[in-house]
Amino acid sequence: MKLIAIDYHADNADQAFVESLHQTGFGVLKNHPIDQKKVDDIYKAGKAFFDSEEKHQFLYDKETQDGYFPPTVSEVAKGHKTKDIKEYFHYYPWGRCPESLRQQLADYYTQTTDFAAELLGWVEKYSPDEVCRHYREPLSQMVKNSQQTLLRVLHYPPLTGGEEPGAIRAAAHEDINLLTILPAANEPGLQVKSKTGEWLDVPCDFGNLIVNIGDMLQEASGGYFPSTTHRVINPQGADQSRSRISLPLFLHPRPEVVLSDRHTADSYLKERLRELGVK
Ligand SMILES: O=C(O)CCC(=O)C(=O)O
Ligand SMILES: [Fe+2]
Repeated sequence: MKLIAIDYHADNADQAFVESLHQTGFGVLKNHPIDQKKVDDIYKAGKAFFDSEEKHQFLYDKETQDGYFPPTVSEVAKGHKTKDIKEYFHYYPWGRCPESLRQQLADYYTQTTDFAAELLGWVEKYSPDEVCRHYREPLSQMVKNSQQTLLRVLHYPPLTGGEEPGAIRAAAHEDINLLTILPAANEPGLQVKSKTGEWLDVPCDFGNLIVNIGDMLQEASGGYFPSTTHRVINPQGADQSRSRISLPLFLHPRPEVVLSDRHTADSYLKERLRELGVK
């Protein structure tokens, strides 16, 4: 298995992209419409926020899940014991947000959710008929006017040597949502697990857009689109002193959307958040 960046403007981009999602759970796009300068500006403003004391005024709300999650509460991936080495901020249009980030995050959120709806249209178009029969409503409609779609500004601080043994920036996990849209971070480290069990580096050239399947789309497609395990490994040597910022957008359906005979989006999300220890 190999991940190759697909040119968004190529004639067969949509088909090649969906085939990659089916085969690997991941698809990488280049020359896409998400403005890299805007992403970079958010990385800078995000870094300044995490470096400030202001972040403590935005401590996350357990019920609504918006706000700042400090390293002391950050997720323990399913099946793991050590906490990830990261802190993050959860942005929702209805949630709390520092003024220094509000406008940029709002613009990015709107633009990227619209783009994601286009990608869900591609997924639907190239889903085989027997898979489409599982979808209770068009995929792009599942996320329309959803209040649940989440933009996460993530900061992996420089390593100090005092980390818990075995802890890594993000332990192996799968995403919970339908689809995740992730611009390449400012530093490498993201890896995806292949079907044969090896860890492969995700091409992280600045400007690439990485898209991956989450558990909800795996559930809704009866497993045709796999929610693939991924992780973020620790840097080595001199790179340990560098922090890493990333900006995943987790596309979530409206809570009442039926994913399968077993689950609505809401029942599924609650179960998974309890497992993560953040609910
Ligand atoms: O930081 C990254 O590159 C990936 C983050 C991630 O996988 C997650 O937050 O679910
Ligand atoms: Fe993830």
